[in-house]
Amino acid sequence: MRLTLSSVYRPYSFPTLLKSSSFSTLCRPFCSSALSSSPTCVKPQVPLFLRQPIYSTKLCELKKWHDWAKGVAFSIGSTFVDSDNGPDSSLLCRELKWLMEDAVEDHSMIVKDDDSDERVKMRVGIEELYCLWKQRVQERRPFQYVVGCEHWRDLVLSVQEGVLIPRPETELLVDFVDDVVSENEDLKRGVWADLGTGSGALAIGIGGVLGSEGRVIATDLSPVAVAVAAYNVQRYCFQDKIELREGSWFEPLKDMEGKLAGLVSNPPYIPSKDISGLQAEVGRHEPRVALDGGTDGMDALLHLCDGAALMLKPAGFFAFETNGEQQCRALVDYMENYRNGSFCNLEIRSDFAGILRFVIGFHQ
Ligand SMILES: C[S@@+](CC[C@H](N)C(=O)[O-])C[C@H]1O[C@@H](n2cnc3c(N)ncnc32)[C@H](O)[C@@H]1O
Repeated sequence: MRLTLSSVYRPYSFPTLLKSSSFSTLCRPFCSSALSSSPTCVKPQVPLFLRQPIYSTKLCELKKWHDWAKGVAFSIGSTFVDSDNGPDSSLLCRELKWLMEDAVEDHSMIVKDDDSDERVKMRVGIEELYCLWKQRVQERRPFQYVVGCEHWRDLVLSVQEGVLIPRPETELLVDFVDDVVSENEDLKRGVWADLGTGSGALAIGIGGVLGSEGRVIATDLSPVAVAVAAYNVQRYCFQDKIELREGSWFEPLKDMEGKLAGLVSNPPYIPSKDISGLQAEVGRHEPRVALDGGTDGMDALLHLCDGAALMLKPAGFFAFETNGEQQCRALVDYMENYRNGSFCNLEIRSDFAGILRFVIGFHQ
């Protein structure tokens, strides 16, 4: 089976990149205060739109690059790209516009005459812009890695190689938590865990729907993910609410046995045999550790169920994302037959596309 764009990878889904000044003022230099232990030293990259505009480029040079990049976008399918269902010209033209918006301080300048000697301030040198566009088109580097960020719910999250780009369907996990905590003060005040946090998307989203006393512990095996999540946590000033711990699944949570109010995870769930058929942007560039769920894709999901039975307090809530209906049904079956009837109120929920995607429920 070839996993296509719509099943595992959504192209950039927002009409424009948000660069409000109020957002930029939230941004602070990275420091590791969100981390509970010192991780491997990984320096997160600053997203393009947050870099200083230190480059001065002639408008005619920028125009030349833009025309070249547009030409490349239109020659898609004949010159550069592979024959899988990758980006088409219209998507690339939209991405080109977004790249301009991020790279050029005043991108409205581009409509001016190109014989003008006027200069524009840019956040990246013109040579690097050529490189970035070639990487996008020739190497199928995801656009989000090119610009170093992804829009997710009301957040703009830093992402880079080594960290999964958060997907729109995962946003629903935060809604499920929001629904549950709005009816249960005890859960709203409790400690939640986001296992396999990646960019920290779920942890930050859930941090925003918990009460002032509620906390989130976010874990990941990948030091790059932990560093990038810490950067994002810092930018949204959630250091006091979200703690990052590096390690495998429940291993960094030994002190939380029977104490967690809630548990969410979007674990790796793609069957190993399907990895080679993934769209190039995903299979070639996103970390395998974030994708590969073992023979049937269920390795991490089953491990998470076992851990949920141990770590959740009575009436604690959990929500897991899966690959689709088959995995949802297998997971519910596993949990229904779990020893001592550990779980109750199990439900399968759909994503935005109507695909059965999530399993939610409570600890007994
Ligand atoms: C599908 S990604 C999800 C990332 C993020 N939660 C999101 O939704 O965008 C799965 C994450 O699980 C992490 N992971 C894989 N194996 C792990 C393990 N044994 N322990 C902890 N995290 C793990 C990966 O590094 C990756 O960040």
